[in-house]
Amino acid sequence: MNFPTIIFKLEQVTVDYVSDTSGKPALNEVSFEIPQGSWTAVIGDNGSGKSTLSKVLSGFIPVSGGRRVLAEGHTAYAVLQNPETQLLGETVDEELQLSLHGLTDMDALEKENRMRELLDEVGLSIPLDRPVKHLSGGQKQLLNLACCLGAGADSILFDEATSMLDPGSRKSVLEAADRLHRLGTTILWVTHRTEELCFADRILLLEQGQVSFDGTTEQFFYGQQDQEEGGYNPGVPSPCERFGYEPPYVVQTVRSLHKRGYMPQARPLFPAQLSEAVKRCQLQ
Ligand SMILES: Nc1ncnc2c1ncn2[C@@H]1O[C@H](COP(=O)(O)OP(=O)(O)OP(=O)(O)O)[C@@H](O)[C@H]1O
Repeated sequence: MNFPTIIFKLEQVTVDYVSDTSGKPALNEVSFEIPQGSWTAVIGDNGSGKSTLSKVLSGFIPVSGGRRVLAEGHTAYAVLQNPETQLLGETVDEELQLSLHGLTDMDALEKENRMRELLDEVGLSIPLDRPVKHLSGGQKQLLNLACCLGAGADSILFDEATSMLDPGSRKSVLEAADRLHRLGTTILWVTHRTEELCFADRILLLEQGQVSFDGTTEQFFYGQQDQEEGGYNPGVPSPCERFGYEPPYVVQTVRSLHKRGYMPQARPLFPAQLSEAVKRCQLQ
């Protein structure tokens, strides 16, 4: 059997902020493992502990109790919420050079080729001498992502990285993460938006510093499959509904079709999957 490598491991992690007078820890005995190559999304209401969890995973803050383990040879890389926070260079080229500074055996031409490759990998078609201040928010996030790759990241934490972006830029960042994930990059995606959860294979839901749901994306949106009937019981609220989140449009449509007895076994998350399911249903 092929056991995946565990990249991150949290064991009973608790975080208490000294200045927090609420008397409740921001994270309360949180435990989970992140296998290499997975895409885990974290969702939760304001104040549920998402940012604290991101900071613990990135190593920005210490834990008050428990243990955070990062697999040997791995470094935590993150794309943060505000596109400006991580950018130091004046031009795209300067920014990428900073991420490549460890590659001392590369000559100038090799570095330039590598920088163009990095931009290609994240789907950013811009000249290397473009001033950073002329980039859109979405382009800045893609540049941040390219820098993570340049520095050798094989796992990347996106901490609400699309929350300040317009829909088009949000799509570009998600698509870039999706492409990298298909090539083997481990993705941790912290978000408020349920439609962004569809790209993940696992959902962690935080409530008051604790993990209230840990399961697959299909389980989160459609609930548990009925063992005997094989379909989904549309009368039982899914975890997404139970925890008060609005499912994405595709899921809402299919839940409503389930209630009318159509496609009881279908669990599409994306429009293309929905149209495939409808096509199969018509052929039957
Ligand atoms: N630096 C801090 N000092 C004191 N308390 C903090 C600090 N940061 C977070 N907290 C508290 O910890 C709890 C969890 O906050 P956190 O920011 O991790 O939640 P969140 O889910 O990211 O919220 P949001 O979605 O609003 O960003 C909250 O009660 C918050 O007030």
